[in-house]
Amino acid sequence: MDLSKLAASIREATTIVSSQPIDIQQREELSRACESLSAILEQPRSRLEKATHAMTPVVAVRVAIDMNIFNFVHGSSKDEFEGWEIASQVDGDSLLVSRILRSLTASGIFSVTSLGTYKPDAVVKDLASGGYLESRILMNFDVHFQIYPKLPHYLKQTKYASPSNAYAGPFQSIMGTNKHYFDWMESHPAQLDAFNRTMQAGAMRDNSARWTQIFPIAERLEIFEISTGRAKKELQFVDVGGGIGHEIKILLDSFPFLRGNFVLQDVSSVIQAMLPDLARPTDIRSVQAMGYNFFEPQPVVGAHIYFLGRVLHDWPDTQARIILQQVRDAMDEDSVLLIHDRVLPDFASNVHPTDSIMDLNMMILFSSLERTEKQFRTLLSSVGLELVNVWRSPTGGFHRQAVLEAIRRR
Ligand SMILES: C[S@@+](CC[C@H](N)C(=O)[O-])C[C@H]1O[C@@H](n2cnc3c(N)ncnc32)[C@H](O)[C@@H]1O
Repeated sequence: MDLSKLAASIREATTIVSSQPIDIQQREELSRACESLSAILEQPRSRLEKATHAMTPVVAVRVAIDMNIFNFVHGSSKDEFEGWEIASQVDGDSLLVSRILRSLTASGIFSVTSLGTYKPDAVVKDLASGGYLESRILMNFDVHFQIYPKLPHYLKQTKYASPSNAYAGPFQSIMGTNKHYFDWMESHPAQLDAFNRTMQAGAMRDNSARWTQIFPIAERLEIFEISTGRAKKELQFVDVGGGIGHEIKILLDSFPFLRGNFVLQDVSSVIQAMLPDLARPTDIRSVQAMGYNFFEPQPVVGAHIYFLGRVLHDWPDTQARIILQQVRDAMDEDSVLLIHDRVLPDFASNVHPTDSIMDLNMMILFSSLERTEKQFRTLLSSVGLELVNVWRSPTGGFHRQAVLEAIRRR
């Protein structure tokens, strides 16, 4: 193949893609293709070299958040700004503002027009107060970026044993606390808020990773659908550790004719922030917010579906077993447990960078891990649960998000 022609076609593709609207699915498909190509072209050396500088642009974004650059630009009705105009409206002297704007431009957050004005990308909405990226960046700066630089020293001290104590691991040692991350957040409300918003956005943003698109809901829940006229029964659905209710919302938005009771369980400080539109009952369904500690006996017995979304990866096996035991004890022969988590390959294989990053994030925060299918099977089996299906995204999925379906062992 003529590689110069291929390069010309790729350049042409860039022009085409930038001049026409593309939907989320197409964007993802194209991104995956480009990622595979650049993974081959980019040598590990240059990728690592780039990674050593990865912090710098994010620091500039954090500074810009604090200087109110995104709030100003997002709150304005204009779509282009002179540099002096931004400098006059935000915190900071004009030289610093221009240096930060240069970095933001290099990151693609602004582009500079032929007239020399700054044109913000739509992403400023996510970086302004209350935005998804703002919450993620605040969360990372206040926790992850505090821990990671000290992790090599911590692991050396612990003789390179993979952390497995939920209450005495890298988080506690490096952050100087004896609290579990979730308990620590209760006395750090800004962190708790950033965490909840990040979880919500993570669940709602990535279409391919939504559990409702991985598990065959329409087929399984047809008998509870009012629109098919078959809703003889009411669905009993329990979302254990469901955060502020975003997973239930995804389910109800995708299947508005489901008849049933939906129970949202989480610790009380989180439940209090339940998404307001869930609280309004309709003719066919109600959502109940329930403060509940998932290490205690499950109060809702015999529900059709128990759902654990991104909960088990927060806990090492000892605690994960207790959480599962509580669900198992509440299940009857018709109950199904759905676990939505990343499920890594059993054997060494090419791993998506996000999956490996998340695995290490689980280690530093919780002394836990992202599990392989085999590790899940063993874990479930150890508490009398049988893994009957592993559902994966039909589009191949950007990450290795899956829905594991388990029943009580007969
Ligand atoms: C990673 S978040 C997942 C939230 C949601 N299920 C999702 O998929 O986005 C884990 C949730 O577990 C909750 N949690 C932690 N400890 C808990 C406990 N002991 N009992 C109940 N919920 C708990 C946290 O408050 C948090 O909302």
